[in-house]
Amino acid sequence: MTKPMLSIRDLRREYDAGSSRVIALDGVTVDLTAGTFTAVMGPSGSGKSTLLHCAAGLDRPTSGEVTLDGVRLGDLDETGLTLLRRERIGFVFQAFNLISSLTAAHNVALPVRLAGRRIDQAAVMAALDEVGLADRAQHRPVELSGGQQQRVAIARAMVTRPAVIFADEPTGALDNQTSRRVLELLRDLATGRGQTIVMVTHDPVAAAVADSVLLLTDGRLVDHLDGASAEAIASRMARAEATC
Ligand SMILES: Nc1ncnc2c1ncn2[C@@H]1O[C@H](COP(=O)(O)OP(=O)(O)OP(=O)(O)O)[C@@H](O)[C@H]1O
Repeated sequence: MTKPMLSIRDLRREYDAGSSRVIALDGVTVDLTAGTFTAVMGPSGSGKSTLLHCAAGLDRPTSGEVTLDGVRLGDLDETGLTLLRRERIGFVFQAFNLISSLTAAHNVALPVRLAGRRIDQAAVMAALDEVGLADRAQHRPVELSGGQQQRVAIARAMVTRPAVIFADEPTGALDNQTSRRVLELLRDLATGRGQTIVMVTHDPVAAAVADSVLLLTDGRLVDHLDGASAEAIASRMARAEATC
């Protein structure tokens, strides 16, 4: 059997909230194979962002284990986690998170610079070309539309060729047509390049582009849908929300 690219074992994350404890994740176990595109869904407060943050080494679980590309995150100190994030993980956020004073090309090159590596201009341009923005390389974010900014963010997440890309509501701020373009790009990264994509979304249409959907409720993984249609996902979500 092939080893999973991302293995999550009995993940639990509790938060102190005054006198009580909030259980954000309550024993989540899942394996994701390399080259797959997975959507994470669930009602508000069900633990989607917490799962993404723990899986990406941005947050430490209370207990349980995450293994990414063969590395046990729990074995790493903060420096080790930072290096792992720089070298093996890409991030795409709803708010794009581009640096406003930098051109598109400089934004894309940023992870390479942060990793202290030589910037390969050809690789930066190839990433921009892949997202259809080669002619916008010298533009700053303010000169780009929301969809174009998100495509720059995807080019930035691709440029180090990370094993796993985590996307938190990447289409949340985009219109339908632009969303479709961004989702197609993520789809191509999984299918064409074998990268593993994990995307949090509230949108069943976006989730239907993924290979499978993980459904969280109250910090628990309650369903795993494979190849479901947007309608099937929407109706499963409605049931999950009704039981909250
Ligand atoms: N830093 C924190 N301190 C205390 N409680 C937290 C903290 N972060 C998250 N929580 C709680 O953990 C639970 C899960 O939160 P999380 O943000 O993972 O949910 P979500 O599914 O991503 O929600 P949404 O769809 O609304 O973004 C919620 O009850 C939330 O209030």
